[in-house]
Amino acid sequence: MPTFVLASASPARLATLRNAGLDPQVIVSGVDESQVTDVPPAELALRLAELKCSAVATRADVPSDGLVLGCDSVLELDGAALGKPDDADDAVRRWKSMRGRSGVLHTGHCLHDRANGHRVAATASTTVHFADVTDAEIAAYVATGEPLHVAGAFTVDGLGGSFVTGIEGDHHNVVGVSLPLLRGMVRELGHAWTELWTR
Ligand SMILES: Nc1nc2c(ncn2[C@@H]2O[C@H](COP(=O)(O)OP(=O)(O)OP(=O)(O)O)[C@@H](O)[C@H]2O)c(=O)[nH]1
Repeated sequence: MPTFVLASASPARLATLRNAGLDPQVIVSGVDESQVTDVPPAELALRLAELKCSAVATRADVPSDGLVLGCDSVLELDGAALGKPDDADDAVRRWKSMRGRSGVLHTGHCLHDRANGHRVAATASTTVHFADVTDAEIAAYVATGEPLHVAGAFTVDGLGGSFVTGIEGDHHNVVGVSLPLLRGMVRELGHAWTELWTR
């Protein structure tokens, strides 16, 4: 069974992968995400996922049998790629702009097989519909701090879940990693998905 390495600091990605039966080793990439500019949102997510994956996959401390996963999530709204809000004021502005509307959460995925250098990369996209929340709800939500730490300033599985009226596409992709897409990528690299299960 290959060692699964998550090249991400995201607690949500780690929890999602653990709940799905994997036991990832976490090695944070530390990639400066500002280095990629002027590309469409879905391409930005993919490019950043590839940079994060590469930054970890080439490290000497990665097991020789490691399957290394890099990810990046952005919310596309009005053609712009929205990552984490700059600050509380930015989060309030974002919510006043996106309430009652829809956006697309793109998560780029890049999986590198250390054993042979093969890699696959793909983006999954999930349409997210937002409730027409009130100013008071926005203020209360931002005051919790949750929206400041996540792409798009919302979560679908946390406090923000009550402000998401529906999605089209993969749920976990919104959280930060698409499990069906990852299964396909693992298989494309010649491994059985269930061989990664640790229980
Ligand atoms: N729990 C939860 N987290 C979300 C949701 N949407 C986005 N996120 C998180 O928002 C963060 C998006 O920022 P990224 O740059 O992709 O990842 P990061 O957390 O900075 O970690 P790195 O991969 O090390 O860059 C990730 O941690 C996602 O898991 C959601 O609906 N639920």
